[in-house]
Amino acid sequence: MSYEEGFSSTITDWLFFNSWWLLLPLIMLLVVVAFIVAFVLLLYMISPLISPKPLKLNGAHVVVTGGSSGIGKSIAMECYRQGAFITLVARDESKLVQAKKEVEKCAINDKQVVLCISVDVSKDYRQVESVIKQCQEKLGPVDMLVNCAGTSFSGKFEEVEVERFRSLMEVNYLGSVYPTRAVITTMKERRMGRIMFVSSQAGQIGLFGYTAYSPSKFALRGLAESLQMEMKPYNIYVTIAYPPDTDTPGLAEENRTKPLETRLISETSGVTQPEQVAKIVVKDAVQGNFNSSVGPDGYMLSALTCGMSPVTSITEGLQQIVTMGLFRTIALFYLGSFDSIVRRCMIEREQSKAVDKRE
Ligand SMILES: NC(=O)C1=CN([C@@H]2O[C@H](COP(=O)(O)OP(=O)(O)OC[C@H]3O[C@@H](n4cnc5c(N)ncnc54)[C@H](OP(=O)(O)O)[C@@H]3O)[C@@H](O)[C@H]2O)C=CC1
Ligand SMILES: CCCCCCCCCCCCCCCC(=O)[C@@H](N)CO
Repeated sequence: MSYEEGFSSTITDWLFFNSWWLLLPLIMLLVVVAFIVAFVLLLYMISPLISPKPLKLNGAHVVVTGGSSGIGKSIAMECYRQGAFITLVARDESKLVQAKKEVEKCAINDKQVVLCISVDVSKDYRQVESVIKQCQEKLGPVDMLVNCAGTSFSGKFEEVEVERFRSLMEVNYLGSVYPTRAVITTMKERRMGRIMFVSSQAGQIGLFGYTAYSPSKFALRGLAESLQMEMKPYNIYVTIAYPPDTDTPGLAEENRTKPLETRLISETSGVTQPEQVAKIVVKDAVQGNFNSSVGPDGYMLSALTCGMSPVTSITEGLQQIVTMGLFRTIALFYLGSFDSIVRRCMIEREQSKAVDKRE
């Protein structure tokens, strides 16, 4: 064997061996692509199974907690415009009567009825159960429950009274558990229904100033996901809505104590009108979509934070798969800018304190 022969066979061996390794990433890529194609095909095959039949609002009985003001009132009006019978639930009777008049103006036929019930949804379960029973006797079984009663508070963690952490959890979380608990048995028996929870964009991300509020809205996500898994075989669909800042009396009240940081960060996704929020969330609930978001930031936040939440359409699932990495990249920039807002506010405060001391 000559020197050259030995050399060239070593080279061929070397190439053969190494080109194998070089091909590995390509093979892996092919396998991944094959998996994605198979997955997409599978999704299309099961699509009729995961898209629920839309609910007919015409003639349906819709209960709206927090229906006397803001987003809840707009939701009631939106449903009324589609022919629903409405029960408004809130505490203040005069606000209820006023809201009833406004909702009645949206009637599309003369059979429609608006019922008002004054109750605190967060205190005594028995009371909530009994008012739900009353309204079912008058307007028939509840087809859709909208849990919109809630309240917000913003402030720095150490400045929020300890009591506030409990009260927000009570109103926003337990105030959604109780009415849901009161309607669910009948819905299961009838094998139909819709439950909506009104969370918030602050129920998808924790922000400066929302240490008391955010957890009460995050809690609704856990409730909604667990409940949906239990209820799906009974043809009951759960929707969780994540509105941005919305122009309501509730927001005006919240703004009175809002730290500058919270205001600047929230401005990112702007202020929406309650009518617009109502249109979107009602449509999603009727279609049985689990997730309901408002605006482009809302869309990105929902795709980014979808986690293990149920998927209600093929396009939704595909969009999440495709956009997640991109949205995380965008989110990192947002997070950076939020941190710099917080830092700038702190520096400015310290500077103005120093000036005050000198004077
Ligand atoms: N506005 C916003 O920027 C956003 C609001 N949200 C959420 O949307 C929901 C509605 O907000 P918004 O429209 O601004 O609020 P409003 O303050 O304008 O309305 C709140 C409604 O809930 C009722 N309510 C409050 N507490 C109770 C209770 N314990 N029992 C029964 N009813 C109650 C109120 O009536 P009464 O006081 O007479 O009981 C009122 O009808 C809230 O859950 C809020 O967290 C989410 C994202 C953004
Ligand atoms: C890809 C990533 C996109 C990230 C976008 C982030 C936008 C953050 C804005 C958060 C706004 C919080 C509003 C809370 C509203 C609320 O619940 C209270 N006003 C209730 O009164």
